[in-house]
Amino acid sequence: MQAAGVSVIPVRRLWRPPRPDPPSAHFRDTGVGKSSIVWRFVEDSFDPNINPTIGASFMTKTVQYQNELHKFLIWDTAGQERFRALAPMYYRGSAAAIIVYDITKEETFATLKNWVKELRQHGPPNIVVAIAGNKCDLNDVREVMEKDAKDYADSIHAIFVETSAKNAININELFIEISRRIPSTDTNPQSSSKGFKLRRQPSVTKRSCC
Ligand SMILES: Nc1nc2c(ncn2[C@@H]2O[C@H](COP(=O)(O)OP(=O)(O)OP(=O)(O)O)[C@@H](O)[C@H]2O)c(=O)[nH]1
Repeated sequence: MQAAGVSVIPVRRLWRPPRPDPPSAHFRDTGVGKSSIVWRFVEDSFDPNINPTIGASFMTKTVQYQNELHKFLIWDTAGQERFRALAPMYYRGSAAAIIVYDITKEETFATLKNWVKELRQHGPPNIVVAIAGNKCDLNDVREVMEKDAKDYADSIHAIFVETSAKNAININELFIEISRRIPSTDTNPQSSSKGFKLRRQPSVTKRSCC
């Protein structure tokens, strides 16, 4: 007798644990605090156990700037190398990009310079670039000097602040400065909102970090 209609297929695992990223000298910016900055800005909260971003996440926040309402459409991109190729999808068409490094990790500052180069080559021509040196609450283990980062930011006409998402230092100031630098595109006086996605001129007014 013959068994009919039975086929044996290999059982495939539907889930496997994520493999660690291969080391990359070019883009090493996972864990610098991008999501934490966005959470602090949008929700005014901080999660010490926040998960790494997968792909990208999207959040919005509307703020009053002078007599206008500015709506921030924020794409929080993943820092892991395996998601790097997705970044252009988010910075293309953006009015501003915040590039975040961790003041306690020198290599993240090197990565930042690679992002600046990439934005210059492939990003929108007038994109406002802001550099955030995050985790300034960890001043004792700092590896990047504030002056070096500020001098670099000035040399490329970028906004510069040291931030702490954990202690809510300079987060709102960062976004306010971005608001200030983006020219209003709205010519209709009845509707005064403008939006831009995340991912140049006088220095930002800021609270001292640490
Ligand atoms: N001390 C301190 N820790 C922070 C700060 N911001 C973020 N962290 C911590 O740093 C870790 C990484 O934060 P995330 O916000 O996930 O970093 P990310 O850059 O979005 O990481 P990816 O999603 O992997 O790209 C978490 O443990 C946070 O709690 C900060 O200002 N100070």
